[in-house]
Amino acid sequence: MTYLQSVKWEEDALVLLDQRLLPTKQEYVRLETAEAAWHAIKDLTVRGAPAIGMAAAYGLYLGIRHSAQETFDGFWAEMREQSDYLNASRPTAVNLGWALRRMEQKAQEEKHLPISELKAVLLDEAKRIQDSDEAACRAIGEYGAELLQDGMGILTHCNAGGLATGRYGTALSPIYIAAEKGVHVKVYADETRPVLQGARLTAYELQEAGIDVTLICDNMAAMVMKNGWVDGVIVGADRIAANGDTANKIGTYGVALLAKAHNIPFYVAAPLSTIDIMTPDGSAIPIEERDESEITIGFGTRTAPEGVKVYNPAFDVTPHEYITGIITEKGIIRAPFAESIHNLMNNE
Ligand SMILES: CSC[C@H]1O[C@H](OP(=O)(O)O)[C@H](O)[C@@H]1O
Repeated sequence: MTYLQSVKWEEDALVLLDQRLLPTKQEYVRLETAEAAWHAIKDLTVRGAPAIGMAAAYGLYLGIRHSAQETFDGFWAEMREQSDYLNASRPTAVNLGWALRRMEQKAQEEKHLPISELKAVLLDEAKRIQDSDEAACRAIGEYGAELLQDGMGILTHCNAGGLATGRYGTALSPIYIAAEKGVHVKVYADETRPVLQGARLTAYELQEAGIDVTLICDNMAAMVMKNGWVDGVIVGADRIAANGDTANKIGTYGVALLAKAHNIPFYVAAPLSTIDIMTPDGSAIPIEERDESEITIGFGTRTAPEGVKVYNPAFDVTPHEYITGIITEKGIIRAPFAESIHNLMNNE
């Protein structure tokens, strides 16, 4: 199973897979400045919470690698400016801020170094962020695969696979790992309007991996559940609040309501870097609203009247009461989520 990485570092640039992926088109984008990384995150060239964090970390390095500052104070001021700039690219995925804070923490820890050496340390930290994410994805897959049995039907929403982060991704990692162990599930992939990450990315990568995948429109999820074809739901996450409320791609909350109504287990798969204990509950999670053209002129074809009012939130929040468990690299968190998350994060 080979995957194009969402994010790659090469000596002189950050190389990203262009995620505006259609099955006939797949290309890399080379970025050489923090501004280019900002645009890649904003326009979804790189997308998926952990991959956004990686791109921000590498983007911050791109922003300071040519700094002429000779003192740490001067270098730190430049670094903070670039970090704040990158942090403003997308508000919901907590991994973005988590990765930037980790880079800043490393700079403070190594402030005694000559600036030239400090720059090398920061590049290494960005690589460590990428490596740790890929290891987390594999561990999520191992824990999640224990939930799966041969022939099960699993519904997914959006893309949280190897084209979103790491090699296996998060929500798709249990499916890949189970397949490696000879346990084969049937995936029903929501196409995920308006940007179609499910159709363009999830269906694409599962088909590439030889996993049984059926593409459905988002409004068909209730029918496939009612037909008895779905034994479980696994989705990714962009931010998990301290009480377990989870922000994920728009439409996830509706899938969770449907799963509850059909008594189907609903799991979230995410690394610990997606848990934000500083956010007490889902009401405090900022929800990104994106351009109306994603709905009215999807992929270049106008499907709505000029000037029509549009509401285009990119995420919604699923209350923890609708979540069966959160699959992390340290195991599966279950209710009572506030207590479970507190215990897990305090043992980290
Ligand atoms: C591991 S991907 C997590 C999460 O990010 C995606 O959002 P976007 O495509 O806008 O970056 C989606 O919500 C995934 O579930």
